[in-house]
Amino acid sequence: MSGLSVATRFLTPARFVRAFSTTPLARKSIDATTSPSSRPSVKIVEVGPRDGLQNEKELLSTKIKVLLINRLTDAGLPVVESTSFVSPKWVPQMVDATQVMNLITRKPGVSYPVLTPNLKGLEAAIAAGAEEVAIFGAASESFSMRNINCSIAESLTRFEAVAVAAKAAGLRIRGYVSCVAGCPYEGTIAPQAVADVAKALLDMGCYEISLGDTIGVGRPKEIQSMLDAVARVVPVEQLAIHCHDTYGQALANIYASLEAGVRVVDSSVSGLGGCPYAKGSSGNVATEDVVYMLEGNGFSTGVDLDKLINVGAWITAKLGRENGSRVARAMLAKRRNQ
Ligand SMILES: CC(C)(COP(=O)([O-])OP(=O)([O-])OC[C@H]1O[C@@H](n2cnc3c(N)ncnc32)[C@H](O)[C@@H]1OP(=O)([O-])[O-])[C@@H](O)C(=O)NCCC(=O)NCCSC(=O)C[C@@](C)(O)CC(=O)[O-]
Repeated sequence: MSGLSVATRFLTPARFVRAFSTTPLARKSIDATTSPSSRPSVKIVEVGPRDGLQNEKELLSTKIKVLLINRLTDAGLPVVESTSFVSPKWVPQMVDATQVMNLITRKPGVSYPVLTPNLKGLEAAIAAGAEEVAIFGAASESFSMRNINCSIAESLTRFEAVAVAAKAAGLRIRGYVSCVAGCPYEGTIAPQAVADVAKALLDMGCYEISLGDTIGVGRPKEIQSMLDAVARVVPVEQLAIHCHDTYGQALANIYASLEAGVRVVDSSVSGLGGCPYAKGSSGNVATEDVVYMLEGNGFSTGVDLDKLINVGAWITAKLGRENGSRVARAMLAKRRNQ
């Protein structure tokens, strides 16, 4: 602290990000005093049942997965990514994708997207009644090979076929770009490489592109530079940010994304998660922490934090894991002391 100038010491987080921004995206003012009725909303895409569970070694019962999804929607989550129609040889935990989709209670107004890497996955997703699918590419060649066994160019050709068929069946399509701030195999990834894949997904008809810091190495200024490059080719209103918290940068990166105008945030209840094909990709940012930050900074999420904390406490107990949400841990301790 002593090395900082007086002016810097008194910067609020929002002003701090603005003061050090050199990039062209207009930073949006975030005012915590905005009245509740006029609060801008942020859509949270809950990825716990998919990204959160895909790396779990022990197979979780279908019943628990279904209960998890239902309880997350009861807590007010508007989008719950529910499962993946991928090869069970590659991701064994997602073997019951069809049963999960058949057994969940679908709430009106809630979306239940599922991952589909190819036409085989899409056909199974449609048969299971999916109304929204996600295609998932990467900005890194090595990660693409390890994750979906093909180059970026081949993946885009595959996704194009999936997108055409999905649109013909009346499905909405979301796109992912992984490794937007770094790759476990290649290191630094150029923002332009991210922008190129994001644009290709947009052109295929994705209504939203989620930018994944798969191994959580990005820092706010790097995330902003990446967003600047992507926002030149994809409207910022169609971007989502997907942070893993491996290096403890996730909330800062989400805040920087909000300042850049992003209003969709992916997160996972109690910070569950990690990609099996990204060494060092620990948990996603915890939904509880994101909700706490957003609601305290002038945004509305529609999520009931108390209910969400109960869901996180329940699923971590089922998995025998420590709760990865610092907010949940603090609030559960407070409850115990009351
Ligand atoms: C893409 C493939 C299938 C290519 O895998 P492949 O081995 O090249 O595929 P293939 O076409 O040669 O088929 C091999 C076998 O898989 C079967 N198969 C083929 N497709 C399917 C399917 N859809 N559903 C079920 N089975 C399938 C196919 O029928 C065949 O079965 P066999 O004849 O050997 O018995 C494979 O690499 C795969 O499934 N990868 C998925 C990996 C994955 O799910 N990773 C995690 C999600 S990405 C992520 O987490 C990042 C993200 C999105 O969260 C954002 C971020 O954090 O950055």
